[in-house]
Amino acid sequence: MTTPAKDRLAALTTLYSSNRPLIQRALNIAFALYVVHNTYRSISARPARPDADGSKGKARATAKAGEDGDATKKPPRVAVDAVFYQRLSNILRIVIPSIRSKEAMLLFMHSSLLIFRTVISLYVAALDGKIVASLVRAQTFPFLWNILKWLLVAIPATWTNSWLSYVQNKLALAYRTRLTEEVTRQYLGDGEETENGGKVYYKLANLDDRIKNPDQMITHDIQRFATHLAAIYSNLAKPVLDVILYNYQLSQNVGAEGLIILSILVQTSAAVLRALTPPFGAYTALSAHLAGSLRHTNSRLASFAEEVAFFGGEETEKMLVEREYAGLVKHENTVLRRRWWFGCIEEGVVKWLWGSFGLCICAIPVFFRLPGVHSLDLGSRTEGFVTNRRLLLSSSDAFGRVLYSYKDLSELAGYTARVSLLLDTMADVRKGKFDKALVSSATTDENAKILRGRGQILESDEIHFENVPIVTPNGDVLVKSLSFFVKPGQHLLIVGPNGCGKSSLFRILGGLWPVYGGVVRKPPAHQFILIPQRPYLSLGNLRDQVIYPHSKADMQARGVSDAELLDVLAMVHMEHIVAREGGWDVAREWREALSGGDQQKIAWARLFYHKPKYAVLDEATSLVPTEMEGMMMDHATSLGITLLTVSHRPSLWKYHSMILQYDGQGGYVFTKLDAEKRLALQQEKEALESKLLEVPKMKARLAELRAVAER
Ligand SMILES: Nc1ncnc2c1ncn2[C@@H]1O[C@H](COP(=O)(O)OP(=O)(O)OP(=O)(O)O)[C@@H](O)[C@H]1O
Repeated sequence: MTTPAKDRLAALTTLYSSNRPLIQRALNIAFALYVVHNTYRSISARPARPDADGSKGKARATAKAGEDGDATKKPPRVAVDAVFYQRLSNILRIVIPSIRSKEAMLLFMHSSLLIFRTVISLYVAALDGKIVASLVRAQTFPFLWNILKWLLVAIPATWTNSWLSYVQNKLALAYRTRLTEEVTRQYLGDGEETENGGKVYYKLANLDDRIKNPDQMITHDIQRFATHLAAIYSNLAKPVLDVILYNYQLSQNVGAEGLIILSILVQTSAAVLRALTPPFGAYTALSAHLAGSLRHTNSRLASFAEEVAFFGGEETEKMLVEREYAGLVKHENTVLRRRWWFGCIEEGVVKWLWGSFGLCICAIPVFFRLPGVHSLDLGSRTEGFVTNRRLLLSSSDAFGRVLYSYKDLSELAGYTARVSLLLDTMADVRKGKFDKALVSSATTDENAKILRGRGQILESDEIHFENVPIVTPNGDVLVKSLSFFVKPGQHLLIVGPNGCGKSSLFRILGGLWPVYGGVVRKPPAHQFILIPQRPYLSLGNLRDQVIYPHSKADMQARGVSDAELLDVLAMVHMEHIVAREGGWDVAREWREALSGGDQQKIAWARLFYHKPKYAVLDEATSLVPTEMEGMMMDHATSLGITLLTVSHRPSLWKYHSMILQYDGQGGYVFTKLDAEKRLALQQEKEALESKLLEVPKMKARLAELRAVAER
């Protein structure tokens, strides 16, 4: 090197030494900004790449219709991208409704505890160094004094750790509660009777294909989401804070220059690691989806156990359960394999490679004379080494966690996608927007026109349908335009072949299916009661079955006593079951405890208790004796209940004054019902039919007789 060059270098070194405190500060600030920026970049929205999760489209599909419809359909696209942040911010508005909410307070408490814990860790790192230095220097009193400090600091340290996990779990529970409340409110309604917006639990299952297992989403997925959300805060905020504080402290000891070099090396390897990270978010969403399908298949089997048992359908059911399980296990195995190799690479880089970088950093003050730092004795060097090493370990652990947080974030993205699919679908359903696979006939011009239309629903004392099409949820137009009316006191009989749309009419009347055209005039839904062939029996005691959906308090508010309820049961000859089952307050699985006929009678007792304006009877007497049926119809009439009856039994005709008869081809007749005349015609028809059956036999006999006569 030439002399002027040497001089220039010497001048530069002197300038650097004299300005080093300033340079150090600048480097420290730059480092802190860099960490924050880098963390922001790693968690901030990425544009959705065509294959953002790297799974070659395997677990991906747009968050459109039909994704959850069956196991072969794909769950919504999952990546830590703008869509995820949009979804998360929508859910955050639900779980942290305001800055003064309990959740915000818990979050504040959590943050304070996290900072406090880092401060304690810094103190412990320094104390550790001092203890070892006093050991190396063989100083008894400082050693004992430092040990005492060590024991004292353990008190706030353990206290903080316990508090942290307590507050984090409380936060998860609070998030879960908020979300569950919101979802339940939307799912089961908020008490107001909205004709179009309510009954989401029905519409989700029947009118929309997107969600197959809301039960799993409401229970399992919300819980996992809440736990991940509560954890992500400490997994992200705390390590970022730690990296900054530990590194600041470290830069004081070893100089910011070494730290910057270390950061460059660490960042490069971290970028490689991140590029190799498998799409854990998509895996989580797919796992939840497959677990939901398996659960659904099992719960169906439990619900239809009797039917399956009578058919001997065990093999088929086993095949279905095994198929779902095999799909789940295959996916879990793939995830396990990927976690395994990723775990190896991750530990190799984070623990071993970064560990060696760290040791080199710790060696800087030992092997190099830092400008402005005096040469140190053995004790001070040991103290520095122990403190720096502890700080480095904590810092690399914190940095590792920032890196892992991407994995946590991906998993959170998976649960966020599930929860928002539930919320979005419910919101759509409440607005009357459904996503369902339509039958092919739905695309024909005439049917498509009907499906695009919307009818009117008006409140009235009587039921009046004017030109209302009967359309199934999958777009099958059963009747193009139906008109009929039911006046109070004029019972209506509805007949027709199977699948022609008799029950569908009630679904429109009950506000379950949309009205695609015309005008429906009807009383509000609470003035109807439906008795289907297999009535609904709720969870609860015997009284609850009779008064459903009332509670005991509602019953008392109505001024009805248990003795009066017994009279209601006596009307259907069921009073003996109160004693038989052990009283009104005994709870059972009533579907199993009562026979089919008894279940129908309980449903009739429920009708007599509620005394609604209208009752919809859908084969409601199919399992009770004919004489009982007549008595129940008469009693209903005497209570002023107007009946809309679907029944194949001619014995019921005489109780009705009007008839709506479907022909099964989309046509119908609505007219007065003259039961006697109709019965006489029916009998004549049956007599002729049985005579016609005899004709072939008579012809054969005639042929025989002719043959004999000709011999
Ligand atoms: N949730 C649903 N989604 C799609 N289609 C449905 C749904 N419920 C009923 N359907 C269809 O609507 C049509 C009419 O059904 P509906 O229950 O009204 O028949 P029905 O006349 O009462 O017959 P049955 O006498 O056999 O009870 C059937 O083809 C049925 O498959």
